[in-house]
Amino acid sequence: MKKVFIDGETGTTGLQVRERLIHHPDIEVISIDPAKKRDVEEKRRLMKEADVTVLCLPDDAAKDSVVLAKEENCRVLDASSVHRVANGWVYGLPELDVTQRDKIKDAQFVSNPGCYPTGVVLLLKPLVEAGLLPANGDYSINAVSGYSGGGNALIDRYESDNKAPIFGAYGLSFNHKHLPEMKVWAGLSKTPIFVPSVGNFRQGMLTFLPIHLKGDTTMAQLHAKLVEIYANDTFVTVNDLNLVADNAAPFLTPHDLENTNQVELSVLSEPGNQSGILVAKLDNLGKGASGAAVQNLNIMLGFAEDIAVNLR
Ligand SMILES: NC(=O)C1=CN([C@@H]2O[C@H](COP(=O)(O)OP(=O)(O)OC[C@H]3O[C@@H](n4cnc5c(N)ncnc54)[C@H](OP(=O)(O)O)[C@@H]3O)[C@@H](O)[C@H]2O)C=CC1
Ligand SMILES: CC(=O)N[C@@H](CCC(=O)OP(=O)(O)O)C(=O)O
Repeated sequence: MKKVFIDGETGTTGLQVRERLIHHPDIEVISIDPAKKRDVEEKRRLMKEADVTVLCLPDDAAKDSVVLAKEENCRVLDASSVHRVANGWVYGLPELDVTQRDKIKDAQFVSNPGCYPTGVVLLLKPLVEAGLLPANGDYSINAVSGYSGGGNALIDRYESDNKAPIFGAYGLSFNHKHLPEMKVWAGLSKTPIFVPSVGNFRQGMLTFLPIHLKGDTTMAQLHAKLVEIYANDTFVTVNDLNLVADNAAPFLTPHDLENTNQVELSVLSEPGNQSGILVAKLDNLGKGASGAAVQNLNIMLGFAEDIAVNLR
């Protein structure tokens, strides 16, 4: 039995990691006394006892816990956004390429990806790498997330005071914290324009990437490459070209993947096959946070990567 300490166990991400691990046959969660959840020496003790510590903390608190982990030479999986492009950290997106799982398995420090970058990187990286899309292209990304993406503060706003907007775009000063991560791991030379938004639903996410092709490349080729790349991945599926697979069709909604660790990619082409959109659908708390965290824990600890990654 391996031991995992979740620092930030009572937060949105931490609770969902815990709920998943309760059903894990080979992992025992070691919990901090809630009255001591900010007690540094108690954290140190639990980190030393654990095989891996998962940080489900705000960014500044995550930095503090990493100082402790370094002092005690402990293994860490960080769900915050602090270390996603940092030296000495492995990016915890196992589907990034064929070498990534081994890197995660051997790493002391793994950074769990952000919810929006997960979709963007899975869509763009293989297409840029194959030369089907330009690395120096001008990309625009529009996305909508369930309000749980904003953690307890936004959940409270949506679920208790009734004053939250049904839909609202944000990130409008164009410096969202996910931009460096998207640029680095998708292999882009220019920072994309990114307009995230939040809607009045708890979980789910859609990310849209409009594409205008030049030369002979077609949307069908982009689709074929994504099908080839993810053919053997359990958690990434690619819909048939131009299929809007959703219970609410003809609408494409952020729903149907709640509480799973799945990502669904779509390529929707206009009739000329020269432009269209790439779309990623996922649960911001599933493959966008806690499901991905459990997948990474499984890899770090040498278990099959699909154990306990879903909540249903
Ligand atoms: N929600 C999401 O969809 C995603 C979140 N993340 C990341 O996960 C991390 C956690 O986010 P989220 O779960 O949404 O946030 P929440 O605000 O829901 O939870 C944060 C938790 O951390 C606790 N906390 C704060 N400071 C400390 C500390 N010094 N020591 C111990 N516990 C502390 C908070 O306790 P208290 O309430 O008492 O302050 C709270 O329980 C963030 O870095 C976020 O960026 C990543 C991907 C997606
Ligand atoms: C709706 C909402 O507020 N979403 C969060 C992102 C959630 C996420 O991916 O978390 P990280 O903070 O770990 O990157 C945001 O845009 O900041």
